[in-house]
Amino acid sequence: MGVSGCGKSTLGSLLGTALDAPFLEGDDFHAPEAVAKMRAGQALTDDDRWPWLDRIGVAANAAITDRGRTVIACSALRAAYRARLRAAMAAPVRFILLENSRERLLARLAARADHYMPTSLLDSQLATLERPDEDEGAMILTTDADPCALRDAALRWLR
Ligand SMILES: Nc1ncnc2c1ncn2[C@@H]1O[C@H](COP(=O)(O)OP(=O)(O)OP(=O)(O)O)[C@@H](O)[C@H]1O
Ligand SMILES: O=C(O)[C@H](O)[C@@H](O)[C@H](O)[C@H](O)CO
Repeated sequence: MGVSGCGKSTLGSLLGTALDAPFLEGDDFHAPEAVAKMRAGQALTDDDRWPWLDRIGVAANAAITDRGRTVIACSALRAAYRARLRAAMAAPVRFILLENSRERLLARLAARADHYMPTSLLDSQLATLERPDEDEGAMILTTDADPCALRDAALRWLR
């Protein structure tokens, strides 16, 4: 979880491979209208996000039924979104928040050519983010380290 460009897809796909778990890319579950909105520089609202989170929950449950576990890259910016995901899944859910400085996130988003998410939406993502509190028991990683080092830290924490 975390704002656009924080490194969710990069770490998520590495973790999926390491855990032999299906990797679900949250971006793939947005409605076409939601992608068009973001492409046009408009931030999503709760109304855009609830059905998207529910689709992710359904897919995650199917993967859990099939393979026992799954790794999901999903912004899950607000505590209520994470509660929705937890409620949808018939298995314990662990969240890893990925974060970095605004400057580094902007640089990474700007360097990424083939993505619908404009850098102009980063500030709205940062404003919407509710960092998990103690009760959520999330791991928090800064994505300055090499992705494989982050993967190994996450695996140690998960185990
Ligand atoms: N640990 C890292 N070190 C260096 N670069 C990284 C790291 N993690 C991710 N990146 C780079 O930062 C950019 C954004 O990463 P990534 O696409 O994984 O983020 P994301 O959170 O999935 O973004 P979005 O939510 O917008 O899809 C990519 O170009 C990626 O290669
Ligand atoms: O909740 C949201 O606003 C969205 O999921 C965004 O975070 C983007 O889809 C994602 O980051 C891809 O850039």
